[in-house]
Order: sequence, then C-alpha cells, then structure tokens
Amino acid sequence: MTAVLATIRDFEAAARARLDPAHYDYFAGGAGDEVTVKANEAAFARLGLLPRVLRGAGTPQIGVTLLGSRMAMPVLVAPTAFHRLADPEGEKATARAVAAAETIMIVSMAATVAVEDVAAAAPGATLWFQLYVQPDMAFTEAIVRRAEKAGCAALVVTVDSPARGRRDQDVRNGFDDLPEGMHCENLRDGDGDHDADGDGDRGPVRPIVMSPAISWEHVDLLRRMTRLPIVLKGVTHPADARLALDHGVSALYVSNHGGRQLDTVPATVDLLPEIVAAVGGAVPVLVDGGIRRGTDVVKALALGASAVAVGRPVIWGLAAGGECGVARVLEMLRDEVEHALTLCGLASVRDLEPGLVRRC
Ligand SMILES: Cc1cc2nc3c(=O)[nH]c(=O)nc-3n(C[C@H](O)[C@H](O)[C@H](O)COP(=O)(O)O)c2cc1C
Ligand SMILES: CCCCC(=O)C(=O)O
Repeated sequence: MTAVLATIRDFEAAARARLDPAHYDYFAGGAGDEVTVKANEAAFARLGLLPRVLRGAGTPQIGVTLLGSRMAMPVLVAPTAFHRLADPEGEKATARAVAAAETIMIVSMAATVAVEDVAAAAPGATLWFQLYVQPDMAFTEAIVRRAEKAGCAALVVTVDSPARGRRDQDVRNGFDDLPEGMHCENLRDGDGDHDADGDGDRGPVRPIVMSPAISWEHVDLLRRMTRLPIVLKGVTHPADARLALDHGVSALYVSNHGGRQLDTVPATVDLLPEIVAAVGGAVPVLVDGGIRRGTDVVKALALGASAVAVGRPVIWGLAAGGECGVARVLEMLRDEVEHALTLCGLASVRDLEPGLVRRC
C-alpha cells in the first residue's frame, strides 16, 4: 500500500524520490553553509502560540484581499524558477492548482513556460509577475508589457539579487543550465507574440542578468512605466522598508530568498516585526521563508504580515504529483490554517495579534 502524503514534509520526501538528484539539490538548497535556509524553519519552531479559550468563535474566516486580489487563504505561491524540471507541464500545472485553490501565483521571470501560456492554461488563476530588473531598460519594459498583457495583477520586483547566490551543491553537481529544450520563456526577445508566423521559431532567449547597478532609480522608472501595483520582494532592513514607502511601492515582501542569496541573513519571521513597525500600516507586508505548516502562517500573520508565500512546498507538490500534488499541498495548508485558527479560538485571520505569539 502506498503511504498517504499527509504533510508538506511527506511531499518533500516523495519529490526527492522522483527528482533527478541534481534538480532536487537545486530546489532544496541554499547559499553558503545554508545557515539562513535552516534558520527560516527553526525560527518558526521557536515561536509558541498561546490560544484563547471559550470564545464561541465558530468556523474561522481565512480569506483575505491583497492589492485588490481576493484569495481564499492568506497564502500565495512564491515565485520559483524552472517548474518544468519538476513536471512536464511546469508552471501551467501550478497555475491550474492555484486557480482551484483560489489563491495567487507569482509567476517567476525565470519560468519555463511563457507567462502568456501560463495565463491561457489557467484562465481562473490570479497571477502576479516577478521581475528581476534587467539593466537594458527597454528589455525590462518589454517584459513588463508582456506581463500586463497576460493579465498579471501586480509586479513583484525582486531586489535581493544584485548577484546570483552561490549554492555549493549546484557547483558540485555542475548544475548551471537548463536541459536541452527547456528555456526561460519570459526572457525571449520581442513582445511575447512569439511564433507569430507559426514556424516554431520563437526568437532568442536572453540570459537573466543580476546586476549590482540596480538602484532605487530603477524602482522610480518602473513606477512611471506601469500602473500595476509594485511589490518589493527581498526587503530585510527596516531602513529599506521606509525608503520603499518614499518610492511609492504598494506592498513590501520580507524575504531572504529562502536562504539562496546572502547566507546568514536572519530568519524572515524574526525580521518581520521590525519591518511591520517601520511600515506602520502604510502598505501590506508579505513574508516568505520556511513556512511549512498552518501554524507558521498563523504566527506570521499574528506578527503583522497580511499574507505569506510558500516556495519549496509548491515545488514538492509539483514534483510528487503534478497539478494534483500542488492542489493537495495548497489544500493541506488551507485546512491547517483553518484548524490552527479554530484551536486558537479565533473567528477570523483579522483577529490575529502579536499577543498570541510567545518566544519559547
Ligand atoms: C527553486 C527556487 C527557485 C526560486 N526562484 C525564484 C525566482 O525566480 N524569483 C524570485 O524572486 N525568487 C525565487 N525564489 C525564492 C522564492 O520566491 C521564495 O523567496 C523562497 O522560496 C521562500 O522560501 P521557502 O522555499 O522556504 O518557502 C526561488 C526559490 C526556490 C526554492
Ligand atoms: C536565474 C534564475 C534564478 C532563480 C532563482 O531566483 C533561484 O534559483 O533562487
């Protein structure tokens, strides 16, 4: 009898058994000694939840609206690259599961399916688009226009990558490129109206540039370039949170890139309260990194996040069971959030507050 996959950790084990070991290492791994990778999860374990009793709260409400996008639960799918390494349908499968879960998928700029094709595969899905600003601003603008045209409802600008993180396991495995026939489809030259003449030639793919020259000026340029709300992803310093507000961003996204960029950045849940204080309610604050359980979601929201995002759990779902696997992972998280809130004695995610969390 095949064992039932009951938790995200079960899905990780199932994914590991199915994936090429070098691809598993790419998905699971982090930068340097993986201090930050470990810290993200460990920090949640160090936080306790202190429930209230006898509140007669009933079944809790867990839906939220974020930048005009309604979600059935306060959990987004973080942008992650290369989904076709996990499943032949790649980002299309992920988007279909996201549509069924009524949440938001942040499509990576490094997706292996073009954003137009992801949108077409899952018409009901709410998509946001993740961007690494390319120094060639005309090319950056072409990508932004493609995301807008595909119907993406927000632009998530990743700012923790002035250089690519060094992942030792990828070096050992010699993993530095996608296999034959797989490409970053959002990096093709042109307007995304690829293969207009039907000859199968969709134009050259440019390499992703992670440039240390990107600055606040580029955020200003983007702000003028698009009417989409801009979410700044990868903010960890409270001073940068305040600067971001001066530059007109619509939301902040606290992230250390799942420990894949600068190693030894502290756990995101430990950084969250200071960022929330710096923002002072001006814009929503999102957070990701190490969220594996409904109780982790509840802790992050209690500490002031408007919603959280999950990266690797979605990859594990995809690798273990394609669209159904992602759907199951999202459903498990939804159930766990609802269950944790019920056990906390709360009627709604809106009732979460810092007094519920104790450092153990
Ligand atoms: C395999 C993988 C690929 C990723 N690719 C991207 C990406 O293309 N763009 C981006 O902004 N973040 C990327 N990230 C970071 C995630 O968006 C997110 O910050 C991180 O995975 C959260 O941590 P978690 O995996 O513990 O949930 C990637 C993460 C992983 C694990
Ligand atoms: C060039 C793609 C970058 C993907 C990424 O951000 C990651 O692997 O963490």
